Amino acid sequence: MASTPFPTNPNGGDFGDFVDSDDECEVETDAEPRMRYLQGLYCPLYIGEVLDSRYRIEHKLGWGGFSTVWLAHDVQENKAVALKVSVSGQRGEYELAMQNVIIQTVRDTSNLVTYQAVFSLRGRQGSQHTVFVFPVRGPSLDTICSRIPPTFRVPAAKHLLLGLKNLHNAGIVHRDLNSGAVLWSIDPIDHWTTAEKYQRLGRPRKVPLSEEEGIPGELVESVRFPPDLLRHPVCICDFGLSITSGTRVENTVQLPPLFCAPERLHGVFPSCASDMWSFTCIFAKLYLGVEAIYGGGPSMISRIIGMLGLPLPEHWRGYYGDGTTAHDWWYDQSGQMPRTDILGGYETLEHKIDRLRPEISRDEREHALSIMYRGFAYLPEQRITAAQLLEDPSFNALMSYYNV
Ligand SMILES: Nc1ncnc2c1ncn2[C@@H]1O[C@H](COP(=O)(O)OP(=O)(O)OP(=O)(O)O)[C@@H](O)[C@H]1O
Repeated sequence: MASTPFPTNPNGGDFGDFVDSDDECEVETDAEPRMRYLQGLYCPLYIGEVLDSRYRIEHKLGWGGFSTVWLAHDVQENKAVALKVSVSGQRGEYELAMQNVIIQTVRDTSNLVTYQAVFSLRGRQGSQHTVFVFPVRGPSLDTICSRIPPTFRVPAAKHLLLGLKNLHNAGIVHRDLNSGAVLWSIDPIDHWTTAEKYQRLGRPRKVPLSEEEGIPGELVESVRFPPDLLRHPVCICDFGLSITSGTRVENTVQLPPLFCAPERLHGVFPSCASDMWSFTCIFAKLYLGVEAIYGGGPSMISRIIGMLGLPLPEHWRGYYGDGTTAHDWWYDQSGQMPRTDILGGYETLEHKIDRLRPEISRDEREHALSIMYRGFAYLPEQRITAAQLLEDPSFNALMSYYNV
């Protein structure tokens, strides 16, 4: 499939603004790393380019390690779409295969972002890229969580859990669940003109790519969704690493490790239960407004133990990372845990709730703690499942405080 030649300006259209050299740095900080164009991974594209003879790129929605995602206007159906342009290589094909499994086996996909169409795009340097056409969603929970009130944030946990339950019922493990893979809904923007999109979402600010990076092509700052555009429900996206339950994988760790279940850091394969640890991290973020677990490496594990006040299972000893960076005291079952000299600086879950949600009632606090402790159970076989949590009295009581 070919794209139209550069520059595309059929009706004297508005394609955003090239920033001057003073502001280039801001665009480059927000956008995907240029290096990955040089390496031939990302597909160089530009605002105004028409893909597959029908999708006119209008703005940038976001990017990840394996794609750039663009806001486009489908001129055939006269609607807005999101185009996820995968990096070159097998990654896009794998995601397509997984999307097909989901579409065929998950009974209710209403809380999952599944594709409407797909096509293959030839990059400027001859590489092949899978392009998914998705419905346009809002920003991820990653970008906007702290700026919206708990009354709007917390109900999102229920929709996320419903999506996860449906995925797990079909025997599919997301494997990369994190707050960047959960998107808010937005009011439909199909009827917005390009000018209205730029007015509400910000004008595209961009920097041209160089010849070595792939011209014609642009680095573009992502849209900024105004909070008043956000709607429920949230939906789970990015099935690029998903597996069917029981699949053995080469690397068990989830990266970045912020949402990674502790057993995966000890060599255990990803599972529906490890998705539930990730879910609990997101639940805590929705509930508290900030991450309950942060950082990475050994200090993150120490912080988890300090937060929960429990040592890791003894039989995990010797399986962390390369085996040399683990602390012995993580697995100390002697009842001395937590050792205040080491853990005194770490904040317990109870303190976090009291500090970040001082306004809630005692009952609500107990329900929130009960949910988090069962989602943060170390042993995957003891961790609450999505189906169980949806039926759980504490979860339902907590949701009722938020009119869900
Ligand atoms: N349908 C959509 N509507 C709006 N924005 C989207 C949509 N799909 C993706 N995005 C945006 O693009 C970002 C990257 O998407 P996604 O996580 O699917 O990419 P990825 O390259 O597979 O990422 P990762 O490195 O996390 O695996 C999302 O966090 C979101 O901001």
